[in-house]
Amino acid sequence: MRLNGEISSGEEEPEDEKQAATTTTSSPHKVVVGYALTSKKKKSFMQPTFTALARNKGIYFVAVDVNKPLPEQGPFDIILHKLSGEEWSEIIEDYRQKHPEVTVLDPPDAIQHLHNRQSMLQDVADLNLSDCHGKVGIPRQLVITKDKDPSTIPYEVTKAGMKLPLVAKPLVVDGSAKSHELFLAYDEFSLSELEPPLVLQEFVNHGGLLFKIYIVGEAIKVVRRFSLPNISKRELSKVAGVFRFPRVSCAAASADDADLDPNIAEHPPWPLLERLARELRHRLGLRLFNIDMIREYGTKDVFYVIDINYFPGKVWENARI
Ligand SMILES: Nc1ncnc2c1ncn2[C@@H]1O[C@H](COP(=O)(O)OP(=O)(O)OP(=O)(O)O)[C@@H](O)[C@H]1O
Ligand SMILES: O=P(O)(O)O[C@H]1[C@H](OP(=O)(O)O)[C@@H](OP(=O)(O)O)[C@@H](O)[C@@H](O)[C@@H]1OP(=O)(O)O
Ligand SMILES: [Mg+2]
Ligand SMILES: [Mg+2]
Repeated sequence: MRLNGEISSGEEEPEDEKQAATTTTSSPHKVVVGYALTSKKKKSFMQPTFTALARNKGIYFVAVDVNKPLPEQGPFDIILHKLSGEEWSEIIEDYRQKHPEVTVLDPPDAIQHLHNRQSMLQDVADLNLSDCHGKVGIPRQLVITKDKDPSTIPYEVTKAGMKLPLVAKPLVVDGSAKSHELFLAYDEFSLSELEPPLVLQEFVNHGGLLFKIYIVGEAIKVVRRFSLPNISKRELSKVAGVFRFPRVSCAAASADDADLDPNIAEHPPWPLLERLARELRHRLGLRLFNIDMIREYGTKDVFYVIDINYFPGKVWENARI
């Protein structure tokens, strides 16, 4: 671990950052983490309780100044980043190449893979986890590219044999509110109201409960969140249209303490999660992500991964540091 010399950090330095900048290499256990985050992420992630806990363990967080050349800052042991844009990706990739001694969480190409709702689930689809204390797959999905005339969507859906209802999701996930604007479609004709590029995913009944599986390096943590309720055949036959729905499974929708039907609420089997996490960590080349997983209603061990997010939420609440 290195901690020598000045560390130039952006903006106003909090106390612990000043301390990190002036401490010398007396302890071999000090770790300097340069962070480059959106203001939203900084607010939710860099909370005093967290940075104090980290400091007690010899981990110092120092803000990267994105307006200054990265190689002139540091030295860092780790760079933790969640910023969008091609320019930032190039900066961080260049730095990664020139500073192999620094752990960059995570490589920009690997993160980019999660910025598209088709490519993000491809590795899960490629995995053959059918005999590992349960089955894990992805819902059937269809990509509607930007160049497609929306009026052709009903035909495309019928041609692909997609089963209604469908969840319509923006193809690109870039951290914007728009990329989280999702719709539930009860009939294929109403889908022509939506704007491509989109991913249309078959809705899987799952008893209104979702498992968020946080993966932080080797650590795995599962939490329960409320989700969309089942849609019955009767409801489907009576309702038509596309309906926008809010962020149903956000942090405020925790179901960890709820009194739920154990058939729905029982966590996915641990060996299955360990295998899935190990495979995805390896295939995606990421160390900081989460998987949204649902159990098909009425089954014990049929699971679907519906979403993967890079460096999600307050991931530190879910990991031991
Ligand atoms: N195929 C599906 N079947 C059933 N429910 C679904 C499906 N896809 C999404 N959902 C519901 O919609 C919610 C949002 O979907 P998804 O997680 O794909 O969106 P997101 O905007 O990427 O969310 P996040 O905030 O986790 O990034 C899920 O938490 C779940 O409740
Ligand atoms: O809104 P929160 O802080 O909770 O975190 C959300 C996070 O936003 P942030 O990284 O900008 O904070 C989202 O990232 P983007 O796709 O928008 O990049 C995504 O990962 C959600 O799944 C996280 O929600 P969680 O399900 O973990 O609670
Ligand atoms: Mg999700
Ligand atoms: Mg997501």
